[in-house]
Amino acid sequence: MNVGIIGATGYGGNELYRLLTKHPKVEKCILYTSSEDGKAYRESYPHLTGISDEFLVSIDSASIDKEVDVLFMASPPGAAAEILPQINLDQIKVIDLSGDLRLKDSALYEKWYKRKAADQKIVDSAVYGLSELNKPSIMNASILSNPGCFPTASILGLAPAVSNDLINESSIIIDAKTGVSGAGRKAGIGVHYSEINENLKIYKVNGHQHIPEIEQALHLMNENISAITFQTHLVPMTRGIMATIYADAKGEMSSEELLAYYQAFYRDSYFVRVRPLGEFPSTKEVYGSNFCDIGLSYDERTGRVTIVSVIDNLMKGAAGQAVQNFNMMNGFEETMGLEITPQYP
Ligand SMILES: NC(=O)C1=CN([C@@H]2O[C@H](COP(=O)(O)OP(=O)(O)OC[C@H]3O[C@@H](n4cnc5c(N)ncnc54)[C@H](OP(=O)(O)O)[C@@H]3O)[C@@H](O)[C@H]2O)C=CC1
Ligand SMILES: CC(=O)N[C@@H](CCC(=O)OP(=O)(O)O)C(=O)O
Repeated sequence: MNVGIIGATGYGGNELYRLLTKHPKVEKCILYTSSEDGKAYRESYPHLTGISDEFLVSIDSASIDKEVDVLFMASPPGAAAEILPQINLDQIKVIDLSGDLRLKDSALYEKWYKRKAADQKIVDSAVYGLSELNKPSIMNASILSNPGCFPTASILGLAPAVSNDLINESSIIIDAKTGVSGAGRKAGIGVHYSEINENLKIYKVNGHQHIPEIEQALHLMNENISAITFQTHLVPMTRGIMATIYADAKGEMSSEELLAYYQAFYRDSYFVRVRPLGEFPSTKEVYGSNFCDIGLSYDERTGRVTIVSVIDNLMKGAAGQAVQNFNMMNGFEETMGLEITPQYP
């Protein structure tokens, strides 16, 4: 199978390259660029010396359908909206890692992303690729919208509680932290070493573009869910997301009972590891892997549950989940090319 990556020079694209060039079903990986046509890929990433002999090629929308079977788009918001209408989408499958195709309501996209929404027909045909929750649709998808990094950690952390009606719908608070690679490779004042090192920053308070994505997914599981509180913090580390989730339990509850719901919900999900009671995952325990690890507790004093969900933002939060979806869309084993032990310490 031939695959292509738009945005290969970015962090998400480079992680896709790492996974796809070792994938047993991938024969050729074409690396597209919007700005560096003809450059050796190794020049962008010297750690690939002796590994990569590919050159970047410019994006020619008219010929992509003849070059690849599956196109991965690891480009900034707006690129998929612009490029996809120019491609013959009957001939190839597409997996977009940006937020362009995630929100079904275009008005919501335009409000939160502050840019024009993609063609509604393409948005409507895109399947939301939270791998563990949407398997039948993903298996039949031709255009797949890969979830955001924070939504992946948050929705997986909440799904068993929300779908089993265990928590008060208006009480959900998600307190999330991320490593700096979540902001991509481009330079900027917000990711400057002196701004990040020995610092902890809250950002996009009550305005993060992932809020409507999380609400959309939770609402589909429980229509009483409308608004959630979701805050994001930048942590001086390279990879990793931790979402610490708080909500009021609906009735009588115990940590043992809560755990049993989570274990049952994820019984067949290789990439979601529910921890035993008393054990909470840290970001390093999933570093470089496609796992989402979840720890939980019920506090009898307050009647609240605490759920901790961690992922590697570039893996389960981006490229890893994209490959998991690629596997399902093409009838391969879901874990193919992804059975990677987390790098520790
Ligand atoms: N980093 C993360 O943890 C996550 C990222 N995402 C999403 O994945 C996408 C990629 O993110 P990330 O890799 O971090 O970003 P980067 O900024 O690291 O890379 C994006 C790449 O997109 C290419 N690009 C820029 N403009 C355009 C354009 N107009 N058309 C096509 N390609 C373009 C650039 O490559 P070139 O100049 O060679 O074309 C660039 O290297 C984003 O939409 C991001 O929101 C989602 C989940 C997690
Ligand atoms: C650290 C950092 O800046 N992270 C980014 C991650 C979002 C992202 O990747 O963008 P999508 O909307 O396409 O998912 C942020 O919080 O906006």
